[in-house]
Amino acid sequence: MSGPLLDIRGLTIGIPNRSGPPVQIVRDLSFDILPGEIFGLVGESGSGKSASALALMGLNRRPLTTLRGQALYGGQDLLAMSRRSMRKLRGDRISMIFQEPMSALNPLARIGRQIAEMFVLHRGLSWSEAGPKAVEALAAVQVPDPEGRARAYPHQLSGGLRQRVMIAMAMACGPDLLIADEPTTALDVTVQAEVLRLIRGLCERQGTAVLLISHDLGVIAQMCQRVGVMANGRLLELRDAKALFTDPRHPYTQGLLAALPRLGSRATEGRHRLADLDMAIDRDAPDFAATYLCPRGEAA
Ligand SMILES: Nc1ncnc2c1ncn2[C@@H]1O[C@H](COP(=O)(O)OP(=O)(O)OP(=O)(O)O)[C@@H](O)[C@H]1O
Repeated sequence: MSGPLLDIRGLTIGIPNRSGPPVQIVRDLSFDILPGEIFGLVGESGSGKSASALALMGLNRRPLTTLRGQALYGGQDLLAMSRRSMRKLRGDRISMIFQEPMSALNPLARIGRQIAEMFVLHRGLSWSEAGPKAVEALAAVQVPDPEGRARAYPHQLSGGLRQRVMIAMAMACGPDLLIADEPTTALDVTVQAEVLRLIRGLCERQGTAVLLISHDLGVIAQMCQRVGVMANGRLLELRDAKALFTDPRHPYTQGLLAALPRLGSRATEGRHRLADLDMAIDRDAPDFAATYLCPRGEAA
């Protein structure tokens, strides 16, 4: 495929307001995602990252409404698509994982059945054909004892394993785009590094592009080729990751980076072990990631 995989132009999201124009919470957001790239969207809480991702998937949280914009995917505008076409695309060509896997998993259904359902719905397999594929999908996300785990219910798994199950579901059909919204924010830092490495490895193998949403600049630095910085519903800066981290242009981005603890400064000496661990797990991460890796919650 030549050109962008997804081309978002002027996405504007708002809350309808009876006594005046809608209150805009995302304004004129434009960026594109290239086939196979990991594109990061970073910004502090409330900047509009999740609302934008959900709008792309046709899943606005009430009362949010898409007011304007286009999101061109293979010549089709996702924002103008019928619900039926969108349902076909979701989970198949474009899939999504969230911070909290329980919100996507059915607590009453066995793990294997939930993954198998992806193959039944999107690939037309019978349940008996889909069962073994679900076990394979669990093995691909490095869930130990995949056959046993396929028979388990979500509450019987740890948070890290549940996140792997959600990744298995999201990647089951080899999507073109994975939208990962704070996929590791709820996990402890060692599990976080493993899950990020897993997402990157699977997506590289399957040629899947990723829209990675995070407030954590360390995660973004480690994973992404290009990055957009959002604040107050606007995209302030869009750059190659290396350029953004070494030479931020927008004062807001400069402030975000300046507020981060850097390796080598006295305040961060105690964190060397953590960063060493991350780098050991992820040796091919860009060098600049080492400078900005910091534990979750310590970013500005
Ligand atoms: N359902 C809703 N109703 C009203 N306002 C909402 C709704 N969902 C989000 N907002 C508002 O829209 C803005 C953007 O929220 P959004 O969840 O996209 O931010 P975010 O950057 O993803 O931050 P976080 O990581 O905390 O979710 C915020 O001001 C939020 O309060």
